Amino acid sequence: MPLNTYDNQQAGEAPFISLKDMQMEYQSGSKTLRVLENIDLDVNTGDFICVLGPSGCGKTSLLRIIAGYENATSGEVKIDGKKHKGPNADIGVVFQQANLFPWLSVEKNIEFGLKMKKLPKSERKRIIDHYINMVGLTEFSSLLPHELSGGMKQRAAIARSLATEPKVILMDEPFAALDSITRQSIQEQLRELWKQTNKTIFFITHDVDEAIFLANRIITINGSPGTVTLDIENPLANKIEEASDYRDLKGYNELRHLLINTLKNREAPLSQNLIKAKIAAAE
Ligand SMILES: Nc1ncnc2c1ncn2[C@@H]1O[C@H](COP(=O)(O)OP(=O)(O)OP(=O)(O)O)[C@@H](O)[C@H]1O
Repeated sequence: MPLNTYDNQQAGEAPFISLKDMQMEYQSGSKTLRVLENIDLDVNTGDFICVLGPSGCGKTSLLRIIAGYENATSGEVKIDGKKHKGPNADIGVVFQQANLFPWLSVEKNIEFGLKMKKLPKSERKRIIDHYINMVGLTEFSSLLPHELSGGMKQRAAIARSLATEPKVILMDEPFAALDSITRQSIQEQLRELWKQTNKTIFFITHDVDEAIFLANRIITINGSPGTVTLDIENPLANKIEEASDYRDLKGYNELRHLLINTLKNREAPLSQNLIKAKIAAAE
């Protein structure tokens, strides 16, 4: 039985994304593969949710449903209170590979979505300059994607996604291909950017530490078919300053063990209060 311990009422407004008793099945020839079941999930404006789960549990399927690329087999999927009908400008997506247009410079890549929105040139320039500066690529704006490092490409992809001002950004293991130093630096930048913009971010990762550093709310998905097994506020969210220092924080080991044990199905999910008490007891 899935347990959602996160208190959705605390945000005080209707969730921007709402999934109720959602199921997802794929057809392969005569076979039906059920990949997600009993998914109840509300994403509130300003949440930075990290989704953890073993390979194949349905994380990307869930993201693709929220993005509007796939239709759930049953259940309810609402975006901003309305039935989800397909991809829309309120939802931006960043994948593991940056997927920049290889023939366009960084600024032209960012401009692409703004042209689609039919914004005038002066407005496009203002927005491009703002987001290129935010991700620290001002000096590199005229370079083509193949002239950028992996981290720079991902920052350009994030800027491109932010520039169209989606209300939610969905990120599917966006830093998985980066080396650890670049990854740490880009994690810090994303966290800072979230604080500055108060964007809603839904971020898939395999990395427990990445989730603890980035999220204000952590969700685990387990099993086959996958279902939500834990949905908690990150008790360390406001205590972390830099990506390098949080492993020394009191309560970190307890939280990490709780998440890993839940992912391995070794520990029954705990209530939010019990989790807080457990972390507090370690301090
Ligand atoms: N379009 C599809 N058609 C048929 N089966 C699919 C399709 N997409 C995904 N699947 C299957 O659904 C299951 C869940 O896949 P999904 O990519 O959602 O998992 P995941 O948790 O994101 O995995 P990973 O962490 O390895 O990326 C897998 O068994 C996969 O083979």
